[in-house]
Amino acid sequence: MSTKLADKLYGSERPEPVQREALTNGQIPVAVYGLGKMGLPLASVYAETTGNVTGADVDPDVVETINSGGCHVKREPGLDAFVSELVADESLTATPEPRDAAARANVHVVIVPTPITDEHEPDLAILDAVVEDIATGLSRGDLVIIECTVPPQTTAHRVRSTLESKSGLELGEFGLAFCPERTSSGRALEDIRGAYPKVVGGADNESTRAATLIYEEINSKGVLPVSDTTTAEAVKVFEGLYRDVNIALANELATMTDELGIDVNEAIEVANTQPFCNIHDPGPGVGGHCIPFYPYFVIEPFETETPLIETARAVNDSMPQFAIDKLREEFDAEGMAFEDSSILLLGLTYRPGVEEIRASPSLDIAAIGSEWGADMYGVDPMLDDTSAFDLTQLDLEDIYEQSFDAVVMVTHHDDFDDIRWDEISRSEGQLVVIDGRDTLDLDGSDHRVYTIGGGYV
Ligand SMILES: NC(=O)C1=CN([C@@H]2O[C@H](COP(=O)(O)OP(=O)(O)OC[C@H]3O[C@@H](n4cnc5c(N)ncnc54)[C@H](O)[C@@H]3O)[C@@H](O)[C@H]2O)C=CC1
Ligand SMILES: CC(=O)N[C@@H]1[C@@H](OP(=O)(O)OP(=O)(O)OC[C@H]2O[C@@H](n3ccc(=O)[nH]c3=O)[C@H](O)[C@@H]2O)O[C@H](C(=O)O)[C@@H](O)[C@@H]1O
Repeated sequence: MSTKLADKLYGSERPEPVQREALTNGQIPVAVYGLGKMGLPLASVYAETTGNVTGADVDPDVVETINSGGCHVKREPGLDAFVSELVADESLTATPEPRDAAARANVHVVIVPTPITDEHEPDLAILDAVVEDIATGLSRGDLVIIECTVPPQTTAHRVRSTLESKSGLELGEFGLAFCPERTSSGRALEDIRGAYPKVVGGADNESTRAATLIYEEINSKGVLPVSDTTTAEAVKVFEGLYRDVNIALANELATMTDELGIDVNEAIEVANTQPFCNIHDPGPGVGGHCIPFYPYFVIEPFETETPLIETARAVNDSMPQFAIDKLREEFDAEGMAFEDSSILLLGLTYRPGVEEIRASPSLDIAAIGSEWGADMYGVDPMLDDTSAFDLTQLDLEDIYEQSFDAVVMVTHHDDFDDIRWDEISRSEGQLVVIDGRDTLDLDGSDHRVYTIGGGYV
């Protein structure tokens, strides 16, 4: 017997103010599936809005931490205290059993990963498992919202058919919408509460209406309703594709720096003074668990040729090699064998301030350098465990205790602002510095600096 309360949003004929009241006074139980870097902040904002959220996560440690008022998601300003407060007033509880959450919820919000396989195929097994769990508890008037990024058409086809086949209900008896998470780590609460409007795409008009009502209560920037779930999925993926392709343009232009004989970064900066030009920043690679992978949500599942998207991916994937090739050119010019060198990488996470190493450029740079026989070292103040990198981890203060032949700035964490560059020594000759992010000002040093996109200064 479902323990669900009578209040439902989808298909409700009560005046919308009454529906909003039911939502915000906790009469409409919500379940959020996935309590990770994005899921926990999302569940917390839902709990702040409705006062009645069950978070479901298959990781028992995650559940135990949350139910004890703790927060396993680090470096999200305000999240620790927020979770503790919400758990204390019972607005948020967690369960390791998604089916239990499904049995009591009338609104089901899904935010779990869709990894990419080694063959670059989107792996929807996690999403499938969650949707099946939801179907076991789905009842008339429920609304299912997918927030995690998925290949376009996933919600309309795969999710809808699983919900219908496993629950015995049909769309129209329950609602279904895709409402993408447009959030960045490090500012999740700010983004979820309203950095940008919330995109809402319903599988039918009533799903769009019900989801819009919810996100008008959550997102201060309001809602952007679109035609359907596939359009909303495309919006999210297109945002990521735009970024990957435009970073690739910047990177390809950066590889032309030496032949052009200019500072390409300077040219990019000035070109961007035109409102229709927004060339991104060149760098030693594109990391994270989103931008390098979203292209495969379009490349793999669809027949249409996508040469631009695939080429952009290849350009970005080539940048770690470009960065270390610049080092090799310098060593060759000095007549020094690469395998006799010692190289320090600064910044191992994929971007500053975020403790995430997936597809981080330093992974490939360290692997190539080690393969070529160099002694590779790495510093990253955010990481305790660097075993995924083919290098020896150093603390920041250690870098002054030994000599290096080269330093590569891969990810410029704030802690690196205070590096005493004149104290980094080379056994003989000039220290070679590859400034991967154009963030260093070493004009006063006697180091030999190559800036990606800027050439030798
Ligand atoms: N992390 C980011 O910067 C952003 C992520 N997203 C989207 O959000 C999705 C989730 O991202 P994160 O929260 O960073 O992932 P995450 O890896 O930090 O967390 C995923 C959570 O889901 C849980 N989980 C796995 N299988 C489950 C199941 N069957 N039932 C319930 N929970 C399950 C895991 O235990 C984990 O706690 C991403 O795939 C992406 O589509 C969107 C915008 C930003
Ligand atoms: C379109 C867009 O900006 N998406 C954002 C992106 O955030 P993410 O955490 O992946 O960081 P990011 O700033 O895109 O950087 C990804 C990678 O690309 C590199 N990068 C970034 C911008 C640039 O001009 N040059 C460059 O080389 C970064 O160093 C990093 O290695 O992906 C998030 C996501 O969807 O997970 C999304 O919510 C964020 O809004």
